Amino acid sequence: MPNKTSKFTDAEALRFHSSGRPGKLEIVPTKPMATQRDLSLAYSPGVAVPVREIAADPDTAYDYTTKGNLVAVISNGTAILGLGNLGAQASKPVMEGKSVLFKRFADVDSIDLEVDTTDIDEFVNCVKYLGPSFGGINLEDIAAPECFIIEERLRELMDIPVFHDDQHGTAIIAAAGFLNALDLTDRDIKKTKLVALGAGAACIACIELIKAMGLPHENVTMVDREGVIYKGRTEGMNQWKSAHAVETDARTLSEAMVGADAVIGLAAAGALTQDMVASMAEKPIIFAMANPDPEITPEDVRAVRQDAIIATGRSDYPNQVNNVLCFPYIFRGALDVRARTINEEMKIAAATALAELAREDVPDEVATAYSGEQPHYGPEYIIPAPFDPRLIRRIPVRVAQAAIDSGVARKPIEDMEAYERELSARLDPTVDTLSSMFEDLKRRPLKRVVFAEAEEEKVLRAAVSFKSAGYGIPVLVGYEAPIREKLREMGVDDSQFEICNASNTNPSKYIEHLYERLNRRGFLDRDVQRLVKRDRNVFSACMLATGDADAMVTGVTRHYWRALKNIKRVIDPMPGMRPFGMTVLVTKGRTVFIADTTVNERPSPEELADIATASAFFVRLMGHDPRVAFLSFSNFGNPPSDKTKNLQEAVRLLNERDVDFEFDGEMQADVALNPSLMEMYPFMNLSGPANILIMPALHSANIGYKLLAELGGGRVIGPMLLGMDHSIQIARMTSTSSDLVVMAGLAASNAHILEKMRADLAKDEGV
Ligand SMILES: NC(=O)C1=CN([C@@H]2O[C@H](COP(=O)(O)OP(=O)(O)OC[C@H]3O[C@@H](n4cnc5c(N)ncnc54)[C@H](OP(=O)(O)O)[C@@H]3O)[C@@H](O)[C@H]2O)C=CC1
Ligand SMILES: CC(=O)C(=O)O
Ligand SMILES: [Mg+2]
Repeated sequence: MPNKTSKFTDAEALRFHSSGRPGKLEIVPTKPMATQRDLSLAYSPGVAVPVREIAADPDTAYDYTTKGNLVAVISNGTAILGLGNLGAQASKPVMEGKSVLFKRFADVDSIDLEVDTTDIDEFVNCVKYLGPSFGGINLEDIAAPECFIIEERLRELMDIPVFHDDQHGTAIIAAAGFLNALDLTDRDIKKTKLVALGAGAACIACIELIKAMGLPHENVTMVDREGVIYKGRTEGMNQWKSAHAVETDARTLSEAMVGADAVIGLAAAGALTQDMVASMAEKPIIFAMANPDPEITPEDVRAVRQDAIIATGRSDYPNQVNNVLCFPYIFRGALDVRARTINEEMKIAAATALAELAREDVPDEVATAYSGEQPHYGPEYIIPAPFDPRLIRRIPVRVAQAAIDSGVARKPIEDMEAYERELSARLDPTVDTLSSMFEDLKRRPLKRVVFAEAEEEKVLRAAVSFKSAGYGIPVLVGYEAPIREKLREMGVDDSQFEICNASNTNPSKYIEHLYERLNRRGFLDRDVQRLVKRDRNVFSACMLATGDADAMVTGVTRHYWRALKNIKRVIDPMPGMRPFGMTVLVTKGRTVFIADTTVNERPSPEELADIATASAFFVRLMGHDPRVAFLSFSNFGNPPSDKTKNLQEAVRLLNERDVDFEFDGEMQADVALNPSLMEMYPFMNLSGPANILIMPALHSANIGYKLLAELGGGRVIGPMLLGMDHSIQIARMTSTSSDLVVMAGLAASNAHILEKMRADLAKDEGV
């Protein structure tokens, strides 16, 4: 079924999954495999040593193998989201998705396993025998009632945590949100009337947890496809449903909803109607958690109930009550103490920690995760958002402590404060910052971003994704007819896109602007006309210069320098700034910024100092403490060479300028990055490995980052063009459409930064 409410097309979702290496996961080695010696340690004969150790003491598997950080996400595909029983193979995208979320949010390694059987014994046997490989088992999307039996049996059989996410992950997060919703509507849990819509894995577990927290049994009316589960009903029953049957005259969902304080929907799309929510008590609590489409949309609720607190399982509405807020963190805590199981104490610890976190003030440094807004505990913010970086610091600590206190931890943590610090370091701030940047773009006034090479298919795809994700308004520069045709071929409504070129847009304003700038640089009016009409970068830059657009992305059809040369004809550097290129390299546990990778061929000492200062400013915006190293082939004058004088002079200039960031040089790249080599220079003014590498010249910078891009294994972002008076990004010719979306995002985000810098400047000048 096409997803009516989503902000992407089906084709985009398919392309996302098929592009590059199909699927969403790969496995990378953690040890070098370069030499014969590496091989003989990793494999035979060296590997025999840990084998014997583990045979003698099985617990040492946590020390010598991946077990301690590895969780299997296992499904048979009998209840894939709310899509029903579509089989084991079809569940793989969801299971891969869960695995990447484990990694993204809690640095838990995870692999998906799809088991093709609906037979309980076969399934249990299969999982049981896989136990030695993993530190935990996350069961997913297995239909009720089989899931209850499967989980119970596996928990008895296995000595590692077995956790059915749809039951307990969902219950924990729903309970946390529900407690806060009760608090915000001044309700007493003992007097609250709740409709439980659904009687499957998720709903039954939620209701059990909420009842354990104090909601009286008789206050809950559970409803499945047959209607109300009342005492004495015989059709479509099982022992788990019977446990929730109540004495009631209500037989249908509509009847049960009249006067109810709350409804928790874990059933299917569209199961609730506007009439039903209209009939609820004042300030109703409506959790419509079915995926991918809720039981009722927030828009439909709002149309009839302005006083409701609404939550869904989706990320595109406020109050996302989804088990993604739970499973990464509960397993993180459980793995870190090598827990034998995940027990009630650990679940309650996670639920309370989540509920409490939402009630706290959101500190400034976390506000970026909420698009710069500081949400306050209230009807639109009953639960933290998945990108909140406090989750990784807070939830596992509480879970680990509960495991220790309840006696299921094999390896208790002694220093909880040190553990909390370790947890923060698990997430990469650049990845976080990019996520926050994109969230931020969605909430602020949308910027008009020119895609200067819109006939290129990958550019057009990027523009479509950029628009449908809500990051900004793409303005497509290029020939109208072929662009419209390509858009239609992609299944996109082309009328939603603005297409500009010299024949459908009156270019006289642009020609005037450019002639004004170039007439004393040897350009005649007709030369300028030709430039504006024939060069897409000149045309696009003119749009920025005259206020017709806010930012631009180009670069896939022209060489960088040619594109930049023409753009510089139209746009100047920002006053007091020098244009330069900065490339970001994100590798495991480390982000490094390299400058100048694109503009200044042999920067002077002043230019080097300026590039370092501007880089430090930008890197701070990306959430890092800047530590600048000026790189060379020598370390602090050894060997002596005239070639390093510029770098030493740049360091002297920065000392004179008394800047507010750490810097030093000149030094070799390994000294800048390797803490043990740094120790050889105890006088060095860097408190840790450098994260900004200022290169001595363009050739080393460009060669360096391209080597890293091709061989390094990390993700390369950019180069970003900084220091121009308007926000322009020139992408690499080899960029993919997802690289181009990132570049467009950076361009839009820089447009906001430039706007703020200009406003601050105007304020200062006014004073
Ligand atoms: N937001 C979140 O974090 C989560 C959301 N979910 C969502 O919850 C839903 C259920 O998942 P799960 O419990 O695993 O699935 P199950 O198959 O185990 O249970 C589904 C239940 O919903 C009932 N149901 C289905 N359609 C209707 C309807 N129109 N009216 C009343 N009852 C209905 C079924 O009734 P019957 O028993 O009669 O067949 C069954 O009891 C899915 O949409 C899933 O995506 C699940 C986990 C987490
Ligand atoms: C979120 C989830 O696990 C589900 O919808 O099944
Ligand atoms: Mg699920």
